[in-house]
Amino acid sequence: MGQDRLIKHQLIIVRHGQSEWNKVNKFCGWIDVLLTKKGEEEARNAGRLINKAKLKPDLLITSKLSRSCLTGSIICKEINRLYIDVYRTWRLNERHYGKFQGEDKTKILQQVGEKKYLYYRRNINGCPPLVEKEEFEKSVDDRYKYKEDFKLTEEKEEFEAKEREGILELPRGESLKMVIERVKPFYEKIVLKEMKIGKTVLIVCHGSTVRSLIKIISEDQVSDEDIEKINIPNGIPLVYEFDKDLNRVGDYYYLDPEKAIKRAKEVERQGFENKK
Ligand SMILES: O=C(O)[C@@H](CO)OP(=O)(O)O
Repeated sequence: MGQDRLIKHQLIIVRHGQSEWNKVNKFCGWIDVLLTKKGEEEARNAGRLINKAKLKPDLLITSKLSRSCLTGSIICKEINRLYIDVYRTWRLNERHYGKFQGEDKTKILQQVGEKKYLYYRRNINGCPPLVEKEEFEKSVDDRYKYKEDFKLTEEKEEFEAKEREGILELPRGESLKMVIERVKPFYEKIVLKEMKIGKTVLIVCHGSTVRSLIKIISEDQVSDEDIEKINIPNGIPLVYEFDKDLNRVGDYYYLDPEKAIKRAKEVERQGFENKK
């Protein structure tokens, strides 16, 4: 049977448009910067690509960070679906970049050397130096105190029990492996559940959480070594397709493959471009 007759569900995933700190070559993580004008245009273009592919999202899912929320709204405006439900979760926040947040990428590259720089940015176990606990407590925005409307009821009890015991900590720096661990429960208990009831889900998140979703959805097709080589372009939607039983059909594809390859290369080269 032809693959296209198998397809019953589509999941659209896109990284936010260019942020203010993407533009100035800074590590961003959980710092809540906005989109540049270019990033807003990239978001509109993502909407045009979704329209052109005749995809009709029924649910928008974003992180708690403004750059993903803004990109999601601009896309939904572009595709005339501003009315669809929105679910926002800290679990899709960008990887927390620890002490590197706010630092210039080229400066860190020169400080730690190319091998370590690549390890921190893309190795599944690469974790930046952690922000000091006291410093972190002062800076963390209360949006991240797990105040999401728990659809995972058992999770609510779990979190509240841990919080009471004071053992629940927000990340102070993360590896991709740690991000995968916080994204996976959300994907399995919310995203798959919404798709199972027939919704086309649009997820707008961040470079590391798109990579986490690729690792989770592609399973053993994408090894730890493979994921190291995957960089995610801003604002170009990728699509996963599934059969009626939510078995993945084929690999993901970008709605503008050529531009995706070009922009992913630019992401990979960040920090090296203006290395003196
Ligand atoms: O700064 C960040 O949070 C991320 C994504 O912008 O950077 P990198 O692509 O280097 O992981």
